[in-house]
Amino acid sequence: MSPHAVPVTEPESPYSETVKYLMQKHAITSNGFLPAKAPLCRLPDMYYLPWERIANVMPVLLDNGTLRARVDAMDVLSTDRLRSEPEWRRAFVILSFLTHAYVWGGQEPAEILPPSISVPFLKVAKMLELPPVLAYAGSNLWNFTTSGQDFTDVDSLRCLHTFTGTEDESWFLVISVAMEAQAAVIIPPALRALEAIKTRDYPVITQALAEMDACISKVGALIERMYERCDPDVFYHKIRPFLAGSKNMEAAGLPRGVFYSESSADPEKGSWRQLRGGSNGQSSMIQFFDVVLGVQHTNEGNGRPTPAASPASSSRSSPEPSQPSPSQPSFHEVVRDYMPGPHRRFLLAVSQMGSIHELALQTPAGVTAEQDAFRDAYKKATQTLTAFRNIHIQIVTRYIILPSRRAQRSADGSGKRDLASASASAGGSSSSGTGEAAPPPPELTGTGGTTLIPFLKQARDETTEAGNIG
Ligand code: HEM
Repeated sequence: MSPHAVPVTEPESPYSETVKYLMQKHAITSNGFLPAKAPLCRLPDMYYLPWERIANVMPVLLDNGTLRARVDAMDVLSTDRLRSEPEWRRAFVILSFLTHAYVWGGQEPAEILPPSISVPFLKVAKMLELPPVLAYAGSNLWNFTTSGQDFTDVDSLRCLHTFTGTEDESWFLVISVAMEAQAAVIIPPALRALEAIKTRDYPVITQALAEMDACISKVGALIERMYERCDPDVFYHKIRPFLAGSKNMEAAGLPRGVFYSESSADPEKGSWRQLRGGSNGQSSMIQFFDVVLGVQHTNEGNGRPTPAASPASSSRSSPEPSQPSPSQPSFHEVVRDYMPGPHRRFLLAVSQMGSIHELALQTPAGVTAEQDAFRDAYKKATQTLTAFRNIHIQIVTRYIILPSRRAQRSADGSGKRDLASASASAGGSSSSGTGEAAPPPPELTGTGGTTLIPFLKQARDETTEAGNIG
């Protein structure tokens, strides 16, 4: 069995062997893309106490400005004592939080990661098939605990690690956890529906689409709860700067990205990396909805040529120049590399099972009641996913666009630069997308490196487009 595979727990599953196999093979649990059990709260081996100690007081160390010194003084620990998948995941959570705290936890960003972080982090990330950065898996999927059993119950969830120690940040992160858990129920019926394409079993597909429709509505209701305990200004000014990556961060002070040393004996040995920051856009759940409904995304995210997001050089002093490439993969394709390997492969496998969208296009209206019910269910599910994306756009407006305007208006001179928003403006115009007369801010990008509203609107319109089956 793959080290990633977590058995699906329901013994009396009504689903086919193929469905069960697909889920088990790709580490899909009864909680969907979340683990079957709540993640480890600490590494059992006391050897890792130095990591645990810093991670557990990270907000204090960031607040009093001592985090970098503490990390610099830390030994380079081996990964040899990590024993199980949950332990590797916990190590990923700790090291990814330490990385972002180290890079962004000062008046200026740190360009060079100390070996105490980078050496083990490169190994852990490789093991989990993730880039060495705070990917969604590290900030959300594996970074929570609960006082209950039900991961959809957001009130009983709490985040294990935050940068700020605020309730706002914990809420921001656990809302996604509850959404992921909520979406878990749809995975087996959706796979069954894809299997049913071959036999044109319309009732099975229609039923799954109706369940998916209800599921997306519930997921949408959860994301709307963001407002309850996450204040937009706290998010924009305190939380978001720590989520930033190292790609397109020239203006923020990372022209070459971040240098990851590969050796404690020779800290000069390593590479510059330009990686995307943490983004809920890396969630496999929403892409699962897209794949099942056949929504195609084409926008690369930033509307301008992007430098290669890969390791660049073997020495600190000579980073390879970024080469704009004529055609770039879409944001949705690129962020698959920021998903755990088994989840990425699951989405690929699902996309190869057949297309409900194609079936909907081929199914004529007004011939049989079954076919009409199927077409209606398909349209309705895509409309609900469109509605979800509209809710998300409103959230992005309230949590990023409006606070950025307020900050601009007050042009405060309060000292601390908003590093996450200080992205490169090469060739870019304002992307606030609200059409108001306020002077455009410098190009505003998401922590995942996109031009926000135009990008999100296109993703929404592509969802609507899928539902236009005539
Ligand atoms: C305060 C809350 C949130 C803010 C400010 C926010 C912001 C953003 C931004 C700026 C993007 C553009 C991509 C990037 O550059 O990162 C994005 C994309 C995305 N976000 Fe969020 N997000 C929030 C919550 C969520 C949650 C809870 C989810 C659910 C898991 C989510 C799912 C997505 C998805 C799937 C995309 C990709 C675009 C798409 O497929 O429509 N977001 N988000």
